Amino acid sequence: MKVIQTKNYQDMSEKAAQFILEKIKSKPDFQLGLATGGTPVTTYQNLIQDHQTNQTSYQLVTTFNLDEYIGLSNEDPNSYHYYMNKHLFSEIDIPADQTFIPNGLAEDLERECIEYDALISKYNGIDLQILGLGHNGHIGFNEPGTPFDKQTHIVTLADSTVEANARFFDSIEDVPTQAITMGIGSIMKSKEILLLVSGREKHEALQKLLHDEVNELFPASILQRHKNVTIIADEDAIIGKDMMQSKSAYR
Ligand SMILES: N[C@@H]1[C@@H](O)[C@H](O)[C@@H](COP(=O)(O)O)O[C@@H]1O
Repeated sequence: MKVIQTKNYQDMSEKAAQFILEKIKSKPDFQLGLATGGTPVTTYQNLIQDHQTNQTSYQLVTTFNLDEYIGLSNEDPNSYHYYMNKHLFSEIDIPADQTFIPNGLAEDLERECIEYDALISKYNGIDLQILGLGHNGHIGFNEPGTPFDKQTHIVTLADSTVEANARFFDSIEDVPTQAITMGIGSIMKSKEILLLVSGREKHEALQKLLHDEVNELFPASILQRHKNVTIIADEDAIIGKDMMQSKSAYR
């Protein structure tokens, strides 16, 4: 795994956007795996800025999101559909029918999972998957204990994940308790992975990812076994400086 240390969150976001842009420029029909959460928001802002300044085109790019809550409509401000439209899709020239996110309102959710994996395969897999890191080591919504060979599946969120994500909702009771997520098996099939980590509060998780033995109780540890992973992490996440950092919803 290659680790790139940046000064701060802004710097991490700029480097991440540059990293993604280089790939898209070298392969215009790029299959890009996307993540949500607070961490990639400014990376997406940088992609938008570049699109406005340099007209980088997404006409041939296809995107696949990692996960979606079960039970939220696409218009719900807390759904990942809404998040992606707001933070990226509505501001670049990507055709709507080339952006894929699991449907958390599908009548047959099991079938939705199978079809999502089939769709990714139909597009010959993901060229670059962007990931964030949960405090408990989750990637996508793969919580501790998830078997490494799982493909896209339905999960019940860990209490700690519900608590961590409650900051985006009016109250913790509003946080859905279930989600559809690409499995570790699906994520590991990506040709390349870019993991973004920011902030003191992610320091312990990043240390475990880098140094613990690979184990299902810390899902992100599996990344040690992927051949092409780059981690862009800020100083706070790498060094774990003893400082309080406030983090507002979606920055
Ligand atoms: N399902 C998402 C993940 O895709 C995200 O990467 C992670 C970290 O989120 P954040 O970047 O807000 O810390 O947790 C969420 O629950």
